Amino acid sequence: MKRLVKNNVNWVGKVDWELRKFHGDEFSTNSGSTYNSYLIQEEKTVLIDTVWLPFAEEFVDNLASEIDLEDIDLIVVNHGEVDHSGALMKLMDRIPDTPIYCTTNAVKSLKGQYHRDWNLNVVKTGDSIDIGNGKSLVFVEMRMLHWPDSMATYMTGDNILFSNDAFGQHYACDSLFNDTADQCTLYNEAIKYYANILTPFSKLLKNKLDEIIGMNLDIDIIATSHGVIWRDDPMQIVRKYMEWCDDYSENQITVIYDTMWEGTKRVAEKIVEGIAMEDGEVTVKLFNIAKTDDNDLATEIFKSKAIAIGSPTVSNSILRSLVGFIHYLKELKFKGKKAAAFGCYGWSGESPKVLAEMLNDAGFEIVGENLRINWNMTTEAEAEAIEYGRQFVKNLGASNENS
Ligand SMILES: Cc1cc2nc3c(=O)[nH]c(=O)nc-3n(C[C@H](O)[C@H](O)[C@H](O)COP(=O)(O)O)c2cc1C
Repeated sequence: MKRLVKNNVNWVGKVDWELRKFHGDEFSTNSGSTYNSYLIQEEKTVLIDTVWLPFAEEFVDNLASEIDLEDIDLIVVNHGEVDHSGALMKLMDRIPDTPIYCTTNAVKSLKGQYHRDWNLNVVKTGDSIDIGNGKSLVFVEMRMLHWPDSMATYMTGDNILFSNDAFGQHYACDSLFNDTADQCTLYNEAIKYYANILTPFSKLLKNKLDEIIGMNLDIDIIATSHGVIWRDDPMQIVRKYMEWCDDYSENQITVIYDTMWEGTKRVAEKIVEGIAMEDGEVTVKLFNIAKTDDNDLATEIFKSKAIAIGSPTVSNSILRSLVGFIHYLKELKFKGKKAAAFGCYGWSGESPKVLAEMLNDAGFEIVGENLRINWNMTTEAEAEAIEYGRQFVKNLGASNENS
């Protein structure tokens, strides 16, 4: 069923209420998602993107119930990833000669995935297509945001930016628009999406946002490819992206640990106590990594100015949950964040050193000494852990003054 976006532009996508994992097992989507496709019916009929492969048949059937598929003059593929291009095979079987407009890199990604000889037409930034009624589509390449093939399409007249993955959120919502969605879920899903998908490309994004702002486009609507459409003050999400892409942090410290016999957990709790004692303003959060969603945790780290990570020593090293997680943090390429390492041990006690080396390698600045606690904490060790938390806060201040 098509749903009105504005004038002759309708949403023809799919709301996926049940999606809980995306990119295989990489991204948790606790609020579901949507695959947004848009149908423009001016003098020319244009389809912007499609939906994920499992919904291809449903999508093409729905579209065929709204229009004669032969009436589609052109298809815009803003990004070749299968969640947006997955229905192309089914659709192109019905209308094989319809021209597809995409970037030169999308030609590669589409051919690489589907091995079909479609009528692919390359566009680059600034190219435009007249769609009649005084309106046109203008293309803006968004290379590496988040694939080499990504682009956005701007529709003049209605002033709609079809931004594809940029500004999106994995959020299945009965409402199509940001102003009628649940604001808390919307914000949380938007920042989680940024933290987990776009952080590695923050520098590129900053340049791209400057370029888009420099184009002085009137933007009334930002129609993303996932989640709700930004209709009410659409530039609010652009302003947020400007903040998020600029080595973002809030006044938050996050303490993370894993444990076998809860000793490191108790140390973590004492460190949290010390941090809160030293700084009454800072938000301190504590997570057991074994009981926390990796993507939610990465979002908490995105919001943090500093983190402390703890693991007991196991076989002269650390618990493997933290190895995978710190590897993930390295991939995300966080900038300007500080870290400390701690943990319990029995006889050799390598874990804080291993953690600090891995965190350093992942781009975190290690401040202060590591904290090692032998076996379970004594009363003196508890005081030491509290003092460690206090000192961590002081070290952050000192490190800021030096930098
Ligand atoms: C499988 C296993 C391997 C361990 N390997 C080491 C080790 O190599 N070096 C060390 O100092 N302690 C080692 N320990 C001892 C733990 O580090 C110690 O019991 C610590 O207090 C556990 O902390 P937790 O209560 O946070 O799990 C090991 C313990 C277990 C169960």
